[in-house]
Amino acid sequence: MNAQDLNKKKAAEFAAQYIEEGMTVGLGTGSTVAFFLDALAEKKINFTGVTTSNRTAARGAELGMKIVDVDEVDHIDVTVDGADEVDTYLNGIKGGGAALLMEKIVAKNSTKNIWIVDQSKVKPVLGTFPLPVEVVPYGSGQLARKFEKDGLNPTLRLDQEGKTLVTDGGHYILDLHLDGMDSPERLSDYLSKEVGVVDHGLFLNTADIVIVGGDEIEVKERKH
Ligand SMILES: O=C[C@H](O)[C@H](O)[C@H](O)COP(=O)(O)O
Repeated sequence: MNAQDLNKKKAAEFAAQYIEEGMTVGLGTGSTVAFFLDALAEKKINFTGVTTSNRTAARGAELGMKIVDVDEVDHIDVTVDGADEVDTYLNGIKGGGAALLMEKIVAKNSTKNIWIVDQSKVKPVLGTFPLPVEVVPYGSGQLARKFEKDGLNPTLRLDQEGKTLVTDGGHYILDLHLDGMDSPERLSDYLSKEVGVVDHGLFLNTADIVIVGGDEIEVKERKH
């Protein structure tokens, strides 16, 4: 296992201690969450899982977890998810694995959100990682041209076979190559107002706790 994966695994295993018997748990998506699912399965406790992608739902079922639909629960105690970038305010970019929409819905409905990342993802400013924007297929070419005109350098995300990637929700993803951003709030507002944008990968004021895996584990908490 390379050093980055080892750090992802450390953060994921540390996060398992936040999950207690009987909780309803939001299960994120990605390679870091994959380690978390394994660690959670090893705890052998009863909990109800709400998933954020078909991938996580399939893996959860494989591990024998009780998985229910987000609309079947009246609350989610805690969600554990990965992130592609996290800044000093604990804002982040998510959606590198194309799961941002369901992740945001589950996050918004969670009492507590914990992110697990390796240390390479902690950045002073967001935007080195391309910002995913989930868009309705109809008119997505027009939207891409508008983003281009506005200097946001969009590229249409392709799958491993080189075909247009389709998300679990049936949408496309435009990745914005920004090289940093002055104001994540302003960009978030701009994107949210564009017709055809379903949602975007800026997760602002969402994470309560970020667990950073490195030589040591660092636990960062949002000051409310
Ligand atoms: O869409 C995917 C999610 O937002 C992931 O949590 C994020 O991309 C981090 O993934 P990984 O843990 O594989 O680096």
